[in-house]
Amino acid sequence: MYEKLTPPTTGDRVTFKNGEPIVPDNPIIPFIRGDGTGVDIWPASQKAIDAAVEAAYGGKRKISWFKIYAGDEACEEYGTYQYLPEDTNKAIAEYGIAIKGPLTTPIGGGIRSLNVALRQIHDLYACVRPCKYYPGTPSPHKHPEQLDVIVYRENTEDIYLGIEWRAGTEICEKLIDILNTQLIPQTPEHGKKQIRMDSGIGIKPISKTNSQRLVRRAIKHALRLPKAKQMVTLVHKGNIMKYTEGAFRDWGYELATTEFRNECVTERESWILSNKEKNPDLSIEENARQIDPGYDALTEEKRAVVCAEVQQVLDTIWETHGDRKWKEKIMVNDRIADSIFQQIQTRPDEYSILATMNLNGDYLSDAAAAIVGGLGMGPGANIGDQCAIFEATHGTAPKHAGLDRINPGSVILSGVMMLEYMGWQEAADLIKKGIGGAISNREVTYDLARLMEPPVEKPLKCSEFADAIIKHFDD
Ligand SMILES: NC(=O)C1=CN([C@@H]2O[C@H](COP(=O)(O)OP(=O)(O)OC[C@H]3O[C@@H](n4cnc5c(N)ncnc54)[C@H](OP(=O)(O)O)[C@@H]3O)[C@@H](O)[C@H]2O)C=CC1
Ligand SMILES: O=C(O)CCC(=O)C(=O)O
Ligand SMILES: [Mg+2]
Repeated sequence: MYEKLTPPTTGDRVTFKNGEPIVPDNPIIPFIRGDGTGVDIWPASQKAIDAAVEAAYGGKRKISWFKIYAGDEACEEYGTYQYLPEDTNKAIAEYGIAIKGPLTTPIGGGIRSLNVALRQIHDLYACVRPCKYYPGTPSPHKHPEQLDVIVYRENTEDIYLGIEWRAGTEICEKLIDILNTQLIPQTPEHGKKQIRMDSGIGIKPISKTNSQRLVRRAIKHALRLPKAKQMVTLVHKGNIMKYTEGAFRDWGYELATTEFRNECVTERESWILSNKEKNPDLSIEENARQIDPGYDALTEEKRAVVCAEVQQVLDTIWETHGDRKWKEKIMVNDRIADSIFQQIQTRPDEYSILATMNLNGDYLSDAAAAIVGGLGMGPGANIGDQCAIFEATHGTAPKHAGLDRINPGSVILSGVMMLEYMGWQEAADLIKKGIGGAISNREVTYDLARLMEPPVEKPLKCSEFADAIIKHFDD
């Protein structure tokens, strides 16, 4: 059935029901070692995960690891340019849960990202990246403990669909010509705009289906969080990219206020309801003035729109959400992408789940990870309805490859996410305890060592960090 793979002889398959995994006590879990620092990180990660499972379940539960190939290692095994063999995708589809190290993507040409390809092939539409502070972790931020967000990034479309054409190619010039001579002139709002002939062209598709399934998952996640963290922020650059990023925001709100009407309140709705709660006799117009500070400068037509919004909110949800009932609901708001980058630094505790499109989420997850200790502390998961692949936020960090010095924390924490997804919470908790213990005892790799006050003079190796985590299971 496989060309070159041999699955473990012991262990059972994970299956899925209604989008959730059903995990046997001895699941077969495929893993991809990864390129670059993957050679250092994977053995350390596997050791920490296995030790936690053994310590938590004393042999009753055990992972049967199944080595599969992607990236440079796949080319060695399967031949030149076989970066993502059919075997690998078959194994992931068959066994349902996999974990991987980072894979290299060349810049400006060459193969397209294998990481992105895996997400698209297996329809892993939600990239989930928690950014949470471990006490004692050094950070460039004054109050890293105030940040506790989860980036929920759409994982299958946006410019990551990879439909683009190189400048100067025949098809690119043909496309520009059609746009300049036929399509742009037919769209009055584009006026006399023209695209330069020496441009490269990329396509940015943002669909209602994919936007809403991402936001749906984000809201369902928010429902499982403690009350104070039940908030979903739609991140977008919809002021500039109105029909892609702006549409993402609108589709997000539409979903929240239809499918989750009883569970959600939007930020603007909460202002309207709260204004009326403070003053039950408030007129519609005065309420509109209070939610839109620039109200009096608006045209009559725009003022009518705001008044209609106020009226509509009071007519439709006052009964269900008014009288402070909205305070028990999930707050759904939106922020423009550039502003959220400063907001997570200046007002970190005001955010919880950040629902984003693909590119914004890619940028934002690195930035948020930096606040809580850097890319060595940034785990992630790519989740679909039939499959999930766990991987760190960082890449292959090539300058550190093979030196046994890189921080394996992000892949180990991705393993924690995997264990939690499997329902193996006791093992996940042991690793979290071990990481906390190692960090607070200043037993850390170079990246955290250099930031600590005073700096740690002899940082641990990558492999030693795994041992330190295991040692602190018993703290
Ligand atoms: N999902 C994936 O597999 C991803 C793959 N990539 C790919 O990885 C390659 C390299 O990308 P690059 O832009 O250099 O980004 P990387 O994330 O690989 O590394 C950038 C820098 O981040 C720090 N860093 C990364 N990982 C760790 C870690 N585990 N512990 C501590 N610090 C870490 C290092 O900083 P310092 O040297 O200052 O300590 C490193 O030099 C590219 O081909 C890219 O496409 C990128 C992102 C995700
Ligand atoms: O696939 C890659 O090479 C980079 C992807 C990336 O940066 C990410 O998913 O965070
Ligand atoms: Mg990235």
